[in-house]
Amino acid sequence: MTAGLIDGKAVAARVRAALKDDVSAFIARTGVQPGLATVLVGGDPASEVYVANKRKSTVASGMADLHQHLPEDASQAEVESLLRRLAADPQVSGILLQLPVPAQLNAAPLIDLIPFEKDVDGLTTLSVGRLAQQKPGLRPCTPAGVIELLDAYDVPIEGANVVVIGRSELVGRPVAQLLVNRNATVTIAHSRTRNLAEVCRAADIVVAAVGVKGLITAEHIKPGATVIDVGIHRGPEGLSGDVDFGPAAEVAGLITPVPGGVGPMTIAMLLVNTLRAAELQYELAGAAATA
Ligand SMILES: Nc1nc(=O)c2c([nH]1)NC[C@@H]1CN(c3ccc(C(=O)N[C@@H](CCC(=O)O)C(=O)O)cc3)C=[N+]21
Repeated sequence: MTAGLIDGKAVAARVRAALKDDVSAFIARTGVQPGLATVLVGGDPASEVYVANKRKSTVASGMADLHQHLPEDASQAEVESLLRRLAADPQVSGILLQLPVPAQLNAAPLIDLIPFEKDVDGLTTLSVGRLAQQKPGLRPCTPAGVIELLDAYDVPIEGANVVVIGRSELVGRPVAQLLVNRNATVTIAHSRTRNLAEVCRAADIVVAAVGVKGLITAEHIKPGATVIDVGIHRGPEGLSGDVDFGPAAEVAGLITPVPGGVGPMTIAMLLVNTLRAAELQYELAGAAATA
């Protein structure tokens, strides 16, 4: 391998250490402890693991774990009423509805019950619109983590040619927008893109968020380019990403591993968003009191 490794675990640890101090300072200044309500419906094993990690990290950062669990067969009305209660609860700074939800539920209207100042996933219609309009707001965690990783390794974004592979609401679209806002020239590629390898080979930065194991390999990478792998797949040989790591690392200049790349950053940025949400609510409450 010739590429340098982007160590997401190390960057996430630094972000979390700084956050812990910021949380203490916020509590000292306001008397308010930020709290995160993760909402898990049912018992999907992968979701159980993710949510357990999020809860543990929340507590380690000095914030309150306000986790809520509903049964697998919960109705739309039951989840709605829980989300309305959390939306109104001043102890709750951030609300995260763990995805995917069971098949009987319609996720989009549930997500939109989360007020934008508690939307730590940045997935509500209002948060998505505020990102599109470049208004302040909470940004989706994985895309924010990708930007943080590029900055941590001094990868220039302004003027760079970036190819994002994947157009999902959770990752592809928002990461493309964050990159455009940083003055990158961004191409969004997807399953209908012609000559994907050729398109990718024009990129200084490739962000693989397509959900196909090992799709991106050496022929997609310009020598020296930076490769960010957002994919996560569980196979017999353990975790792997959308990038065929060995061959790609022979060509790339910098590359994220899976695990230990983008994943830990997603959780770190969720915690950062939870503190930002608490700050935002504190400011909004102060503004309302003096109005
Ligand atoms: N509302 C919502 N928001 C999410 O942000 C969200 C979600 N639903 N549903 C599922 C996906 C997936 N996701 C990950 C978080 C951390 C790791 C992570 O920490 N990965 C470790 C490995 C952890 C392991 O061993 O499984 C790593 O890559 O090093 C991965 C994936 C957040 N998601």
